[in-house]
Amino acid sequence: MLDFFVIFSKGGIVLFATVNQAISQVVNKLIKHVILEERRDEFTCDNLALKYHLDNEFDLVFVVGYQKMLTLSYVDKFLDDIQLAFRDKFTDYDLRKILKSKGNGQHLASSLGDSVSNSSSLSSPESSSLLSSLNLVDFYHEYKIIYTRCCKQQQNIPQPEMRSFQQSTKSQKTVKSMIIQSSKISIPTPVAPIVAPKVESKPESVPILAKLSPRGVRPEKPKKKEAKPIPKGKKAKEARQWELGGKSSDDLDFSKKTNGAVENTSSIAKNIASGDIGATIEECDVEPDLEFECSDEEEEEDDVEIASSTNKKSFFGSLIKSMSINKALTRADLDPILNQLRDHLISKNVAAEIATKLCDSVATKLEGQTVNTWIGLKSFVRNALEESMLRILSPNRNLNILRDIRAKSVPPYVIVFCGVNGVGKSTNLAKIANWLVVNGNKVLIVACDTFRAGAIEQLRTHVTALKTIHERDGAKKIDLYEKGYGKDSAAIAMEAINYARTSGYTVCLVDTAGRMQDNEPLMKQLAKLIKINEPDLTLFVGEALVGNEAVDQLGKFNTALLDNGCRGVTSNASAINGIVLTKFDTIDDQVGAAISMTYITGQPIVFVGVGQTYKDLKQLNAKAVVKALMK
Ligand SMILES: Nc1nc2c(ncn2[C@@H]2O[C@H](COP(=O)(O)OP(=O)(O)OP(=O)(O)O)[C@@H](O)[C@H]2O)c(=O)[nH]1
Repeated sequence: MLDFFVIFSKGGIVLFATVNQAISQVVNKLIKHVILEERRDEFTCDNLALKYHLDNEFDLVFVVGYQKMLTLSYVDKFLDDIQLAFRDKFTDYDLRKILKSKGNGQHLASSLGDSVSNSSSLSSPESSSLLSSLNLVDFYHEYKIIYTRCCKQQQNIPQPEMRSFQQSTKSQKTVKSMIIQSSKISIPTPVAPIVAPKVESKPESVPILAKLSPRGVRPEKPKKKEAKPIPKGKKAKEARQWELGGKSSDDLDFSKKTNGAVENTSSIAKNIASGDIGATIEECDVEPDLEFECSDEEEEEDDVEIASSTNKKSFFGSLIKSMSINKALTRADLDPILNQLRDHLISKNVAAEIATKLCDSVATKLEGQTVNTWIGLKSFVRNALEESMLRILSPNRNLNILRDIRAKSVPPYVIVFCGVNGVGKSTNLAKIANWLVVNGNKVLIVACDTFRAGAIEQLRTHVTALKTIHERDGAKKIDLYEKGYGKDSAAIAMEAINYARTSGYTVCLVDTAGRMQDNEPLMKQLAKLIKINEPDLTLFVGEALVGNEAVDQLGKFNTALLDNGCRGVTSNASAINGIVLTKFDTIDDQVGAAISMTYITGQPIVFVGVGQTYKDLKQLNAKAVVKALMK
């Protein structure tokens, strides 16, 4: 049973609605969080589930709402049918007349963007009267027929009858049938040096487990390699000496022994410190020559190329060639092109799931559009895709860390860095610390990776290097807070934040241990750290090299944090508030991870790591990313 059904124009004017209650808020939320962001076609708000269809030909939106606990299999069909019926009943001309007669004069072709500003009309008193005036267009009869038909179809779907136990195959099974005859068992031949066990006599039949691991008969273990004799005159290899003193066999907690050892700066940190120190973060152009947009002349040339079917075609040229012009585009027209588009995006490292969703959103925009020329069609598809990707990459909110730090009434501003192992958390934390100090902050780096051997020393090395750069005048600008290994990271972070508060630090950067997204105990630990300390920002650090893995990593990090009680600062739906995308310098134009990561969280890419020096920190240039993806 549907709670409501509403048709409104993209200009924000309600044409038909089946309720007389305040649905404007929930419809506005749908517009803001789903339609404008082109996220998905289903949305829940309070107890309601909402689904929508866009009609690009008439610039209309069809929305149904129903109780989210219901499973209504007919909703998609209902939306399809009602959309067709509406198009059959009214022409574009009719609708223009209806809208104009309402005194609004809103043109049907107003963009969805306009509807944000205009969508206030949905919640304004004026729109309430529109809603209550219901059935601006006379469509109730058709609506009733289609709705009843769809409901009946759902009722008529035969439910499979349950089988009785006697009918099931399980009832035929006997204990005997579970014993496998020895002749039927084939044990895979071992690949490498396992010696086949000697079995003296084979029993007629043995239970499968016994057969697979015969008791008392073990394969011979491969012999240990004997140490090679050292040739005369050569020195034996020495055990590794760790940089900051001690042998590998020593206690790994060197924190007390090496405190303040400025001269021990490691080669990594020297390398990182070798660059200039930028006070501002530049925008990251993926590649300066990734020019996709062509001038009109070039477009015309392309057009001729397409028409004459020459072999030299751009990716887009060959795509568009297969599309029909001079008729309203249907999903069937678009599908082959969208499949190619999807493969192209995947080849650029966009996660498969996200590539599919992106193509769906392009299809939604294009379905029903009519174009007359190849040029028109080409720019239609290109614009739709570019628009979708830019929208994903453009942050929903303006995150200005420097401003937020200044605005915090009780410092410090706390940023937690999390992510899987080895993605560059500590290195990029150090780059961000450098940027913050250059911008006048006093930074406390908090060593909460109490797990990985060497993690604290790595941070200390960075702090030492940054001190050498920034504290030449004797003023204290950066320090490390650490309590050694094996301790509770949440408690260390809390102590550090208190210490920072009393010692005049403006920012705390909390480094956490790398962890795999499936490691539940470690994810719980991270959630505890975040829940107790309520950071201002939780940044997920991810490599730009990841493709499909990005969805899994980010999705599971976010879910684990939410499941363990963490709530995002800006949105309850995301515990992660931003992304640091590292190793961007290593990926050429395979920039798809940027799209995947922002799509999954809806959160901005705050920093991009582009190398191993302190200055290799940039901001994402969304347009450059989109160009690289379109190449
Ligand atoms: N090319 C390149 N290398 C980077 C970048 N950021 C970090 N790295 C390198 O990536 C490697 C791992 O960096 P770490 O900072 O140790 O990574 P981590 O995530 O802290 O590692 P764990 O603590 O083990 O989880 C180091 O060799 C860094 O120099 C980057 O933006 N570009």
